[in-house]
Amino acid sequence: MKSAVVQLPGLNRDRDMIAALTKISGQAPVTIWQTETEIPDVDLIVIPGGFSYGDYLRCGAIAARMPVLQAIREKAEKGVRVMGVCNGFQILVEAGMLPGALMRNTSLKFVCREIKLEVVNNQTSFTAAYDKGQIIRCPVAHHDGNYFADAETLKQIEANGQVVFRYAQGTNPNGSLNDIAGVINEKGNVLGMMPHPENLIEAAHGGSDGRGIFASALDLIAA
Ligand SMILES: NC(=O)CC[C@H](N)C(=O)O
Repeated sequence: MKSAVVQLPGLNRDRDMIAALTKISGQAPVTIWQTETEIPDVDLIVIPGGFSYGDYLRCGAIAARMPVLQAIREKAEKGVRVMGVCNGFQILVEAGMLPGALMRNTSLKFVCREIKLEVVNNQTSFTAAYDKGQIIRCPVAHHDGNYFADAETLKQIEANGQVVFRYAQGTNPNGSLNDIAGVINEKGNVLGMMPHPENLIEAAHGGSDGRGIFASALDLIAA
């Protein structure tokens, strides 16, 4: 499978994401710049983390209005897999491609530490490598990761299995409703998550619990 990584001014996890995809798939992803309106033919588009456009206005708000996001939306509508990590998640929410909103952490502090994630739904293209209910380690680094959705939306996404990851008990770093750490769209091809699986894929990182997300999204899991 071919993948692409979006690069925008202010993003800073693009190199980590490129390294993770290259190591896991054996093939370097193509990169996509903010002004691009023609996305190359790929199976997976990843929007990495960072501080796009300096987090001005709201995290992800400016990026969501760039031409490249419209092009990504069109690809997603055709079924291409799209994954947003941290700022990438915020961008997908701002673009209306995922439900809810990401607000300031309840601590009002930037939180950078390892948390534990529960794989709530393993029946997705991004989580097939895991068992349902499996607890994995994953680092977080953000100040606006507090997931919010109105009561009706929350009920719907919970009932539809769109809550893919939850912070495991006692590790919610930001006050997210229902401990939500990652959600998927109704169609099942757009995933957003606040934690950074690209930073836990090999022994040099101290573990490889994040690897399964990329292996799943790239269809590298043996059936
Ligand atoms: N690591 C990130 O992607 C950070 C996202 C965003 N700038 C925040 O702090 O919430």
